[in-house]
Amino acid sequence: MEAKAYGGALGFPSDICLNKIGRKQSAFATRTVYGMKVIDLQCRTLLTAHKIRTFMGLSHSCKDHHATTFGSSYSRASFDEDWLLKMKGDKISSHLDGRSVFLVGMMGSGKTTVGKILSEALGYSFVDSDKYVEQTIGGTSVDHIFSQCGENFFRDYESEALQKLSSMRQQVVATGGGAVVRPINWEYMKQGVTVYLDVPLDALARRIAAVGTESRPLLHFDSGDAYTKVFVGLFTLSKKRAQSYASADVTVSVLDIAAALGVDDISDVTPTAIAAEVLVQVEKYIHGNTMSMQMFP
Ligand SMILES: Nc1ncnc2c1ncn2[C@@H]1O[C@H](COP(=O)(O)OP(=O)(O)O)[C@@H](O)[C@H]1O
Ligand SMILES: O=C(O)C1=C[C@@H](OP(=O)(O)O)[C@@H](O)[C@H](O)C1
Repeated sequence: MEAKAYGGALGFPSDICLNKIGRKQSAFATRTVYGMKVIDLQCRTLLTAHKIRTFMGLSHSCKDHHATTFGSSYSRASFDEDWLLKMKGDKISSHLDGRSVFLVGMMGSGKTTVGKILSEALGYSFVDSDKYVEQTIGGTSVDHIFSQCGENFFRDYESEALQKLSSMRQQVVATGGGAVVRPINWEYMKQGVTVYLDVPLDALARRIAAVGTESRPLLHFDSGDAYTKVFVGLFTLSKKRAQSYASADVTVSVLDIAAALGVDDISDVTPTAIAAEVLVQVEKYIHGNTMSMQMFP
């Protein structure tokens, strides 16, 4: 396949590639192109690509796609990840037979970020259910809907959105974090495969505190320590929702991915690695279902 077909990182500026592979930018910010830090980064990146390949169960050798010389560019390894993901995505896509994928999980768990990557890998469209609701209500933001009309009003539109989206095929849907609380929504989402992104609250609080809570009305706060307030808000919500998230067909745990990749800090687990694990788990789920259908015809 040609490089452009993957929508990959070839030709992207190196900083974007760094973002894509999710390394901590600060650690590599002051680098010289042919210096040691570049070599260190590329070694780590190739290692990660190798681990992801093993992790995804891809036996195909993609030696030719690896950077053959260190210090040439960052984009190769990132391209490698994209390429592996696309390979796996093509395979799973044929097994999914058009069924959509619904991502559920707490606010900030990466449903939108991972969902976009996943949709590219599967050759599916990406839909954010919050955006869908906003468009239905004439472009009004979720935050505005909550403050002007209340949460129930939003939830009604959210259910309507999920009902509509469940009748469509070949879509990766990033749902809102609270979509799981209404049982009727599960009936809609179960038309496809549901995937729970399980991310520790501490990481969620750090992510949300970093970007602010403007677009997340259930976590609004006026002043004080952003991290603590977000953490407490998330903790309360997650206790109420834990059982609902457990209803998903597939759970993808970022802690498990970190352990499998041998990284200590879960902020080193990239959205691409998470998307890869989603594909692996969805494949297992489909395979399991096919096996039980064969066993109990
Ligand atoms: N694997 C990840 N590692 C680090 N940051 C992430 C990761 N996934 C998402 N983020 C960041 O977390 C924030 C929330 O992600 P988002 O995809 O919008 O979550 P959700 O759609 O579940 O609310 C964004 O700023 C995003 O860039
Ligand atoms: O958890 C929730 O109840 C909500 C999550 C938000 O979506 P994200 O999970 O995409 O942030 C959005 O639907 C709304 O603010 C309510």
